Amino acid sequence: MPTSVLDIPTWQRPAPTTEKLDTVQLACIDLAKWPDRKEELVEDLRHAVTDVGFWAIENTGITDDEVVRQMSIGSAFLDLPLDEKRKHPCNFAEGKFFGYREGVRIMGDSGVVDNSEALCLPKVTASLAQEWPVEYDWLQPFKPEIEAFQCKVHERILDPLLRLFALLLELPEEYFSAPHAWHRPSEDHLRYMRYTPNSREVDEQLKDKQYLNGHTDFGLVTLLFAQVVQGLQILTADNEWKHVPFIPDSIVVNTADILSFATAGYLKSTIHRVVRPPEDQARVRRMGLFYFSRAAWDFPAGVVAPSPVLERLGLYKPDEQPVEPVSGLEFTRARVKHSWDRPVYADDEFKRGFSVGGLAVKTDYEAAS
Ligand SMILES: O=C(O)CCC(=O)C(=O)O
Ligand SMILES: [Fe+2]
Repeated sequence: MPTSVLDIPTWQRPAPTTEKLDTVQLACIDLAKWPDRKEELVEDLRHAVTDVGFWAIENTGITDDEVVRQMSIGSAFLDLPLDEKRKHPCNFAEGKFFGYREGVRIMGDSGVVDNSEALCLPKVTASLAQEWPVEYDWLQPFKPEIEAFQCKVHERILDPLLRLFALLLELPEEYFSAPHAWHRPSEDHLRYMRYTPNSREVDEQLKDKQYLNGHTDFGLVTLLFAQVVQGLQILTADNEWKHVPFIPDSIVVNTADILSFATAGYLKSTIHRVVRPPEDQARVRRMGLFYFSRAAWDFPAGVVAPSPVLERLGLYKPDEQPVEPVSGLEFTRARVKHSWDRPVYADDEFKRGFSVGGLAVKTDYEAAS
C-alpha cells in the first residue's frame, strides 16, 4: 500500500469521566439558526454572555472527523523530539504566541514545572506569511488542510459570532467582523495543546491542583473544541469554581479582553483555569484544540464601541474615548509578554497588571475568599 507523510496515527478520544462533577449549566447557541433566525440568535447570545460568559455552540458545521484529524496532527507534532519542536519557539520576549510553547515555567510558588505544551499556528493567509513557522519541515505537508480548517472555523463560527455581538450592541453588523475578516492580519491562532499527567504527589504541591492559573483570554472570543478530559473550570458570578461539562460535538466559547474593553465591561472577560482531571482521567494525556481570536493588528483596543445599548447603560461616553488608542497589535504583544515572558506563572509582578498606551490591564484573577 502506498504510504504518505500525511498518514499519521489517528488520535483516540479518551473515555468520559464517570465521576459526578460540580458543573456549570452552559447556555447554548444553535448555529443552525444562522443566518435565517438572527434575531432569535441575538437573544440567545444576550442570555449566554450576560449569564456566565461561557456557552456551547451546537450545529457548528465542523464534523467530528475534522476535529479528530486536527487532534491527530497536533498530537503527532507534539510527539516529535524536543529538538525538532524547539526550532520555532514562541518568542515571548517580543510578545509573540506563534510556534511551540514548551512546558518550562514554574507554577506559582509550588516549584512544580508546567505540564502543558502547545503548538500555535497563525492564520495561513498572505498577510501573515512571514509568521508561519517554516522551520518545521514535518508540518509543511499539512499546511493546506490546516488552512482549510482554520478558514472554515473563522467563516462558519467566528464571523457569525462577531456579527451577532455587533447586532446585540445595536451596531452595524460588520462593526467587529469587517476589521477581523479572514485575510486581515491579527495574532489569531489555532492552538494544539497537551497536558501530560502528573502523579498525585506532584499535584498535591500545586495550589488547588491547578495546571493553568485563573486567567482571562486576550482576544475577542476563544473557541474550545469539545474537551472530553475534564479540568476546565470557570469562576462564576457567585465566586465559585465550576467545571465546564463535556458536550460532544460542541464548541465551548468564552468572551475575552478585547470584547470586554469594547463594551466597557458589559461583556465580561471570563475567568477560567485548568485543574487536575478526575481520578479516572488523571492518567491520560489531555489533548486540546482551540481557535484563539485576537484583535486585528489595526483594531483600536480600549475604545468603547459607539453602541446605543452601551450609551443607554451609561457605559459609552463619547468624550472619554482615547484619542490615540493602542493598536490591537501593540496590546496583544504587550499582553502576551506580560503573561508569558516570565519564569514563574502568576508571580506577584504578573498580578500587579500593566498598562499599555494608556490602557490599564488587570491581571489578578484569584477568587475572593
Ligand atoms: O486547556 C483548557 O481547557 C483551557 C486552556 C486555556 O484556557 C488557555 O490556553 O487559555
Ligand atoms: Fe484560557
